[in-house]
Amino acid sequence: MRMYRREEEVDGMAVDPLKAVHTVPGITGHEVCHYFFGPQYRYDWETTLEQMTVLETVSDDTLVFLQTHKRIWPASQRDVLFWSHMRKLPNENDRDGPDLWTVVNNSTTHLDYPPNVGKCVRIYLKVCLLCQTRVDPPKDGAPLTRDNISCKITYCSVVNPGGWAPASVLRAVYKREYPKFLKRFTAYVVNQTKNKPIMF
Ligand SMILES: O=S(=O)(CCO)c1ccc(-c2ccc(C3CCCC3)c([C@@H]3C[C@@H]3c3ccccn3)c2)cc1
Repeated sequence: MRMYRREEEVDGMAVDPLKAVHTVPGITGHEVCHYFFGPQYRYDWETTLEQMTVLETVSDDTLVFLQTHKRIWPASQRDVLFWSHMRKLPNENDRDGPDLWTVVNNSTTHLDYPPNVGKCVRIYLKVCLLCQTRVDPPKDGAPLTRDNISCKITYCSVVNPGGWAPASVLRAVYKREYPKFLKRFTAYVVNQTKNKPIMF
């Protein structure tokens, strides 16, 4: 996994944009996005999650979430309200190749859930998960198995922590939590899919 961060501050708060690139054998981009987008799986892999509610089902590929995350000392507890959209993208570079898949999470507002009215500080985020499946067909024309596929995952995020917290503390949280989060999530997808038919 390669991780790239740029140190940026908005109103004195660290909002460091992050890009992580991670290639995982044995899974497809559709499978990665399916398990990242699906609310029914999130408590399985998102261990910093305390509560998650689907506020709105806009369509089968677009949901509005309200999430409360566990407090990460010494920062106060956070919540986040965002729309999440999953879609397939045509492979412009290889029309015969597998499609790309993406999930975008973007902070939004909701009249019934104004920010910062309870114990939580509202964070604001933009997240893009872009997945490119690679197929290396078996030489002898044998059927395709999970040994012949891999997925290049590009995860980009900008998280505005909402309320002030020392930049040094936030950067330590970012540095510790993101690699754990991405490794845990991808290991979850490998485990969920290993005995299932490949979902392209
Ligand atoms: O990709 S997602 O959309 C997946 C859906 O859940 C998503 C990812 C990350 C967050 C998130 C929420 C709060 C916090 C912090 C901010 C100050 C104190 C808590 C963090 C910091 C960056 C660290 C972090 C990174 C990764 C995972 C958990 N923690 C991240 C929310 C959503």
